[in-house]
Amino acid sequence: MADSLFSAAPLDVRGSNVKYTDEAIESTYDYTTTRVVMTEAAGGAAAAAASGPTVRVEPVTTRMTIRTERKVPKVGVMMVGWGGNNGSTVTASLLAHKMGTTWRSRTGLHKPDFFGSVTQASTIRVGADAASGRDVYVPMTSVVPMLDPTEVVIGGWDISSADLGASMERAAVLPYDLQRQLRPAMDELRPLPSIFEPDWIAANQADRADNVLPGTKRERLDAVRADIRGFKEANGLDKVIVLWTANTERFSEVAAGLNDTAAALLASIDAGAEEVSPSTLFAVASILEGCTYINGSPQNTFVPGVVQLASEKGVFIAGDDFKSGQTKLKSVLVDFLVSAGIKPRSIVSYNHLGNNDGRNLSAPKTFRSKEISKSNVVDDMVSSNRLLYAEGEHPDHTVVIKYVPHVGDSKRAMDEYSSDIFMGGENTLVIHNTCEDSLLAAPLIIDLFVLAELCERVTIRRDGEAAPHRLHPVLSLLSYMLKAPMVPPGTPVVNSLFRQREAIGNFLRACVGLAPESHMQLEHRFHDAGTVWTDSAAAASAVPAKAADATLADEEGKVDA
Ligand SMILES: NC(=O)c1ccc[n+]([C@@H]2O[C@H](COP(=O)([O-])OP(=O)(O)OC[C@H]3O[C@@H](n4cnc5c(N)ncnc54)[C@H](O)[C@@H]3O)[C@@H](O)[C@H]2O)c1
Ligand SMILES: O=P([O-])([O-])O[C@@H]1[C@@H](O)[C@H](O)[C@@H](O)[C@H](O)[C@@H]1O
Repeated sequence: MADSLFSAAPLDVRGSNVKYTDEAIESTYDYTTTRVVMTEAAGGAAAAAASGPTVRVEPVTTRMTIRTERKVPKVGVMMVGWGGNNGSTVTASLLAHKMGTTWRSRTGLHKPDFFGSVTQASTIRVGADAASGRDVYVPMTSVVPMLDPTEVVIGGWDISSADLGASMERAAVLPYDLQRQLRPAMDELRPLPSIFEPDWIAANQADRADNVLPGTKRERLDAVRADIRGFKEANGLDKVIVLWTANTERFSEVAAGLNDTAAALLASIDAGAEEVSPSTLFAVASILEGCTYINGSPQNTFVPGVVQLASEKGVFIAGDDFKSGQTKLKSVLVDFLVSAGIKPRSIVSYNHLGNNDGRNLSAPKTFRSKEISKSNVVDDMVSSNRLLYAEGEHPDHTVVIKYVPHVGDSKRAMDEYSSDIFMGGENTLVIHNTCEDSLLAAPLIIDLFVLAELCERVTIRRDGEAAPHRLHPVLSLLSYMLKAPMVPPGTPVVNSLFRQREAIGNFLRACVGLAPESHMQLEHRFHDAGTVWTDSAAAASAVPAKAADATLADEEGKVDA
């Protein structure tokens, strides 16, 4: 059968379980999952001995009403580390989109794109074409109203006073002909002074720190809160999202009475406790101002006190550490290997990079933060297959990061995966992956704030609940963009990239009352394959699919009135 069909036309879901009003899209959604009882665990040895161990599986369906506000508000994004490679690249790229800037390189004329952004450059299959049975795909942004990233007001803080034009040049990420054209506008953007405490990042970063807030921890917390309010007011914003793309910090100690509860954390801030990091201060400031906070770095900003504060205030937090290149591929490759019954025994991930992030990571304490986030990404896939791995068994997994100034932002990742295959065989995959770090991270930053903003407009009321509520403050739906996903306490961490992306796609489908994508395609697997089902009495109403040789858009033009 010919290729899939595509349309960028607005999605108009016709079903008894979805209602479109001027204010909102409201769907009645039956969420079906399964509850499992494993007799060994539930009934103990006696039960297992009597009836033999079983895995009892019960389908459970929860009816819920999902409401998505249709009006997209005016949004500001304040980045901590705005003057860095990622921050300046995101800012410049959105400016280029807004200005329609084109630029030349030796390969010709270029125009702005959103490659690498799942919200801006990927599609969702919405079903089978009624005429031809072919798959129909639409932009992810067609399903529910989403923020246009080019409409976002960008601001933020940096310990370096360099304006965004100088920062863009310093980053050396974007081509000169583009930088040249954006420079006047970028020079007008200046980061606010930030919270700097040298012990939290590499000592080699101190030479950048000429734009620093004075005062106690409480005074600097209050100053950041005032910055957020000021930014919102000055730009006439409806909401602000705060995103950390500053340097990786060392891990925070977590201790009772220090940061284990919201009250303890706030008291520690008032007491000026050294062990409260700059990133945790930013998170607390953001939460107290009712602003979603996203952590793009690997440090444990979200100490238990921050999580409790976010829950008490009903403010979203998400993190940790953008999943941009080497780790993103790992969360695909290991998923493929393990789900194919192949047993990775050794994973060695080496990379060298020459940007300031790499310089900061050359210190053992900051490298350790990154090593942790890059190492835990296979845990869920390994534990999913006890046919391959005994309890507690893991592949050898080594992460090496070296600072090599010459390569700049063009990180060179080299991986070797050695796996057991059939009958004592061994397979070895060797991968060289040149990850232009900021060109991979910048679209993820866009996805993070676009999806976080959407989630702020969604409420869910499960049957039997008196009032609707938002998703849990720990916004695990954003895991696709993150190496070490924060999840609500006591819930499973999913790193598999396929599962993470399907979760986003199916969530969007649920917002408009569509069933989750099952990939079963039973409509193409019966004797009458190739027909198009029109209703539940499929066989009786099957309509032979006609050979559609045009795109869906053309078809729409031909439909009779
Ligand atoms: N592909 C990627 O680029 C990628 C992937 C995953 C995670 N990250 C993380 O994103 C972060 C930024 O990466 P980058 O390449 O843009 O690094 P960068 O060093 O170019 O930028 C970091 C910026 O943060 C500033 N800064 C440091 N401490 C600060 C503070 N307390 N307050 C405000 N600003 C502060 C620095 O002056 C610098 O301008 C790093 O933590 C990195 O580990 C990057
Ligand atoms: O996302 P990814 O490519 O696996 O990981 C990257 C690391 O390989 C790199 O050393 C680091 O500087 C980046 O911040 C990023 O974390």
